[in-house]
Amino acid sequence: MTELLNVRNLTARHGQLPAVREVSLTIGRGEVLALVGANGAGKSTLLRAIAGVHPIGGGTVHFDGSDITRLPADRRVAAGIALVPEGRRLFPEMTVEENLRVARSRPGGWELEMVLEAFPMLRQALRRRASTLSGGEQQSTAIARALLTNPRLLLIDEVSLGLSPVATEAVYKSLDRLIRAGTTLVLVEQDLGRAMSVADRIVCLRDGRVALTAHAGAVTREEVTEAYFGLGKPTAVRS
Ligand SMILES: Nc1ncnc2c1ncn2[C@@H]1O[C@H](COP(=O)(O)OP(=O)(O)OP(=O)(O)O)[C@@H](O)[C@H]1O
Repeated sequence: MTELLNVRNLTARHGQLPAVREVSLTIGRGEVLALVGANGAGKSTLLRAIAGVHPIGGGTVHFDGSDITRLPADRRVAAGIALVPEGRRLFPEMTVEENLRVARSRPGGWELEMVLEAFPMLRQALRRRASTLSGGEQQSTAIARALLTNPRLLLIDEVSLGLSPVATEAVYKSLDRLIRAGTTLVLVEQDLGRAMSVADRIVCLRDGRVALTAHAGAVTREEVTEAYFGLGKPTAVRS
């Protein structure tokens, strides 16, 4: 699998607090990577630093072989990195269709009709204002909007947070379609079982550091949980 993203010794701070500490990871083209870890482990900050919306304090980020460490966020979107942030950040007074149409498109396969095929629930909701949407519809709109930028790398923070089980199921059904279409994905997912079933690889952060990286099929839920909470095991790296 050829490498799409290479993060080396990345550090990112909130004021004096180092939220991400010397994190190194790689993501291959077409790979699905789940980023897990307890509250405050640094998952959101890491995604935001990769997307260029949080300053990088040290280390490097290479995307498709180019050094993008100092590239501003808009140029990273243009290069093909899209972030679906925690909280989704839709325009509440605009309709779903308007929210989708604000995405500036890179040339590529995803246009509105294809996105609606991947997210069928949005077809009925196109004329509704975003403020009236359910959590699942909001998350689908936010992911659909990111897709319309035709990303080569899609970063989704807290996929299922605040969603009902039915809505979570629907969003993951759509994500399955994206995965089958070859989209490279990084997901932050608090539901460990879900993360392990959808991802090729799991990276667990603890206190801003990588506590475990493993192929999803080569690690047990118990091992990930131990890394998650730091239950006495040294840092594990498996691939
Ligand atoms: N805006 C902020 N100002 C100050 N500190 C922050 C801010 N956002 C996050 N932090 C701190 O940075 C660390 C990492 O937070 P981050 O949100 O990246 O973790 P997370 O793994 O995504 O957790 P969560 O699941 O709670 O979002 C935590 O200690 C958190 O308290």
